[in-house]
Amino acid sequence: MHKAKDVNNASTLSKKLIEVDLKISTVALLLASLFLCIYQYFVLRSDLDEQVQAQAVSVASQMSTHLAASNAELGKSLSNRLQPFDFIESAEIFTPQGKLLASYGKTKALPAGFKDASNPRWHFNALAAVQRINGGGAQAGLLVLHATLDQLLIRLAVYMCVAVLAIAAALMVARLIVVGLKEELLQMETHLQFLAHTDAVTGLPNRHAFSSRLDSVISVVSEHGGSADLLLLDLDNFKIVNDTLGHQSGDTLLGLVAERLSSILREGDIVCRIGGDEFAIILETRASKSAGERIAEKIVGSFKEPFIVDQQEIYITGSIGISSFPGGGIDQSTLTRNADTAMYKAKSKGKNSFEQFHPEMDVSVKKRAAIELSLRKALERNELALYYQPKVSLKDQKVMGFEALLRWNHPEMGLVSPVDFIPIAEESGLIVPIGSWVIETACRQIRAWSDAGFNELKVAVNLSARQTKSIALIDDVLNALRKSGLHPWQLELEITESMLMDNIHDNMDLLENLQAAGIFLSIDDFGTGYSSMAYLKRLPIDQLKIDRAFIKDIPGDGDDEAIVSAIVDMAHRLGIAVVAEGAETCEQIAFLEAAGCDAVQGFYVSHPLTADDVPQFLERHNKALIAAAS
Ligand SMILES: Nc1nc2c(ncn2[C@@H]2O[C@H](COP(=O)(O)O[C@H]3[C@@H](O)[C@H](n4cnc5c(=O)[nH]c(N)nc54)O[C@@H]3COP(=O)(O)O)[C@@H](O)[C@H]2O)c(=O)[nH]1
Repeated sequence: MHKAKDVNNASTLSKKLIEVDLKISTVALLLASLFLCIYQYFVLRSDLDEQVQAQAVSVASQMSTHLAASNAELGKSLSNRLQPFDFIESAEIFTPQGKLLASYGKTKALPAGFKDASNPRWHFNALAAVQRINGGGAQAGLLVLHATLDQLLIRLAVYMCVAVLAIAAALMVARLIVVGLKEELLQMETHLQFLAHTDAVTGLPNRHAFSSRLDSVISVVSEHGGSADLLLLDLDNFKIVNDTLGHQSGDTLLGLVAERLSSILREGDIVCRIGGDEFAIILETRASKSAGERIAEKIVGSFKEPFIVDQQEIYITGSIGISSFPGGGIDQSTLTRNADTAMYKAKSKGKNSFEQFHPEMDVSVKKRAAIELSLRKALERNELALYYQPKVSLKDQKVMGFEALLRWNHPEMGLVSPVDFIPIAEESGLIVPIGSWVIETACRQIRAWSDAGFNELKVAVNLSARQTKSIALIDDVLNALRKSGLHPWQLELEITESMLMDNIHDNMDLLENLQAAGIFLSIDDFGTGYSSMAYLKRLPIDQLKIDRAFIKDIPGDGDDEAIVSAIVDMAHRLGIAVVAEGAETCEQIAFLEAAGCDAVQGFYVSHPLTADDVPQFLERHNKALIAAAS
């Protein structure tokens, strides 16, 4: 509606401008023609004046011989002499004393008196020439010729008419050309306006249009009351669709998402695509109660249905942040920022959901943004470090290897726990370069300890969800092994049970590829992620790590004891080794040993150690083993 009105206004304005242009041109051309006419008048008048003066000289010299004749004779010869000249209107011959001797006139008008004739005044349409007639060496008379400029004025009038007609014709043609060009220009402008405000992939208004739509909704609601909601929807893991199916299919999916959103919304609601996989929905209601959450719920629910792209069913989810006017911000940028904050919150809570903005969200987002900023520089500044926590075999008490645990030595915050920064690294994608640094550093470190005489050690590295989806992971792993010269079995990769089950099909392929390369594979935090027993049988897994939650209350908690014993039994039947995490007491160790658990990791054996402390720990541990054996 607004757009059509704008286009009409632009068209009317453009027509008015053409009219004004043409009027100015007409006046300018008419003035120019008028000036030319005036100039022409003076040039022609001057020519005529010269002719009349010449005639006066010539006639005066002829008349000097006729002065002696009678006045009638004199008049006749004057008339004979002047008749052929159209422009001579009349003439008089006076004595030097002013007595009229003879006259000539085309009309019957009375001849001019001596005073007027001998001293002619300037007239627009007439001019006069006064010439002495000499006789016998003295002035014998005075000849006055009167010329008319009527012919000249008629020519000028015709010239002016032709000029005006030519100007009118030229202006008509110019008008037609200009109007045509302006129409074409207007159409082009309208099309450009459309392109500038429309997203080419979905046909929805784009980010540019979104800003002006949100602004106008804010001003309408401010003026007339009611409320408005801004919903920012970000598709979850859309990048994976692009990476796996290609950008063409990604674009098709975006188009289908746009259609689905439009079908959920009422007329008057606005949906825009404001970024790669980001959509904005503006809802304006007359009621004071916000409609945002209801619509967000509908949108999240609608994603349960698959999208058909290239005859394939694609499931995608979205995370939505809602900010409402006026509570969630009174201007466009605050509303958008707050909706973004809420959307981010929905993502961090596990995606596929929505959150309404609350002011408390702002603080945690600022803290998070600051961490992300300095985490970006942490790798370059050498602020990341690995700690190593030993895993000990329960069969012979030997150290089998270490789990590499990441730490961040922040210049101001001190030692930052991975719990605080891994989720941020994961969300921002920084986990991919950081994870590859962890794999490379851990392999290099184990190689260094092997070279120092501590043979047959394994190093376990935790994988994050984002890493498992990165196509660079296998290359990173193989490069780290090649560079360090480590045997593949010396590298253990841990993937949590919940991460594994989240994307079981893709992860199954990944694990098969890693196992084919000879890498040792563990399921971390086992027992917390609802593994399907059917999958467990098929998974290419070497080891389960029982989650600390089941260890902390044993012995004593009958349920946990039963669960731990059952996990160990089941894993062994499937040919999978079992490690217990978080063993802190010798009673726990005794129970786990009796239950047949293969290995333990936990504070009872050691807290995570710096790389420098590991050789000393290994020497101490080996000595204790020898002492116990002897
Ligand atoms: N993707 C990556 N994740 C990583 C990496 N490094 C660590 N992590 C993950 O961060 C989580 C927290 O790790 P952290 O603070 O290092 O805690 C580990 C141990 O210190 C702790 N632990 C070990 N023994 C005990 C114990 O006896 N009691 C007790 N209360 N805590 C103990 O457990 C953490 C190791 O857990 P897990 O990985 O499940 O074996 C954690 O989830 C790490 O996985 C990394 O490089 N990449």
